[in-house]
Amino acid sequence: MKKVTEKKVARKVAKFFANVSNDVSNTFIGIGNSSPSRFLCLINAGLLNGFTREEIFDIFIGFGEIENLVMIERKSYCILSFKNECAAAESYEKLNGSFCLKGETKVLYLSYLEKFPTNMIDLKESPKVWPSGLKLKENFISEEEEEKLLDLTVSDPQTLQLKHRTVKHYGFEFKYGSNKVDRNPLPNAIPEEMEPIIKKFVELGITRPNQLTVNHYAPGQGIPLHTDTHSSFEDGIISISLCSDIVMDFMSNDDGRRVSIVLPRRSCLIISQESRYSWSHGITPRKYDVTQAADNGLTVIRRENRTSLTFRKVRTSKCDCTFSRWCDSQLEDSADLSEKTADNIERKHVFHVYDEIASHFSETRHWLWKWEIPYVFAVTFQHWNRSIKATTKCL
Ligand SMILES: O=C(O)CCC(=O)C(=O)O
Ligand SMILES: [Fe+2]
Repeated sequence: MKKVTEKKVARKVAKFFANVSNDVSNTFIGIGNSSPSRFLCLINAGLLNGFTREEIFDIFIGFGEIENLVMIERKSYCILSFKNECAAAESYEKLNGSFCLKGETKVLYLSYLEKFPTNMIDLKESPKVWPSGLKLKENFISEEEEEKLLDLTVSDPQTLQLKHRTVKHYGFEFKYGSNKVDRNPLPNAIPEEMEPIIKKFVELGITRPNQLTVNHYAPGQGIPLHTDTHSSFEDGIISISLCSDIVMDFMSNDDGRRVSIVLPRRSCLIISQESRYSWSHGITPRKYDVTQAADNGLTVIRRENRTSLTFRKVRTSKCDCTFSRWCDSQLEDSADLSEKTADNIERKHVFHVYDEIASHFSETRHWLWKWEIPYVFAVTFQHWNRSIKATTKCL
């Protein structure tokens, strides 16, 4: 254990206190070592810097019974309470300024709290309603099937390197420039060995696919929010996750409502109806995802290399879904094309884009941006609107 001087500990704690005073008002006490209590703030170990609940429990469990641990999304600190004060005092004495965190380059800093800041519990996200038509089948494939599927898709010379991931198409190629499927069949169809897996989801009522896109994501990579082009694919899109859990984000194209869903490794996601036609889906590029732990608190899951198999059926006729406002087949046909397209494209690509950018900015920058970005982007994008009308979001 590396011991940092008391002066340095006090400096760190004071600096932290100044930064988070909005979150916790005047509940921090005992800067230095003065007023012990049962409540501890772990100043530099939280969800934002990648600590899991298990890691925090592991550090403190040896000192006594833990009563509560609150980990807050987008915060690099967390708050822990012991059942009794002795346990808190002992852990404070042993760990503060001396316990080496991951990689032994940083030490843990602690501060006592006067009371448990109950308002923090409210920062937990309440469960959200999934868009209709979205279903998740966990353990859809076995570990052996996962391995076979991987063998069928890895090290293929025809893999395409995109900015944030690599892709490979079977059956038909999806052209990311135009966001449309190329209707000339590829020489490589979906491998026959995948038939047992395809049979499983066809039995669930999904249209038999004739197109497969394999995406490989390294930790930190993702896919921008998008709606799979209506005119290119039928309803019922399947995504099978291999090798890693991941969080997929969904956003309503109509009102920007958001839902994030954990896709466990070996699960099968069915995106149909409303979730397919009028919501966007995407994966935020990051190395770990915040999610709910078994005890209902928040924790993080670290991403591994993930391969996903997206099965789709290429459309042979125009899309006639009931979500015409988002349907390129129907918008192209409609007489008031320019008006409607401009409106919808502006809503999707302008307002929701700046909304999205704003949330990313506020995750990594904790000041000013949160309120300024939407305004700045609204003004700027309105000027750009004319040229944006002709563009679609490129994957
Ligand atoms: O990786 C995934 O699960 C989704 C991929 C996807 O949405 C797509 O290729 O259109
Ligand atoms: Fe997609």
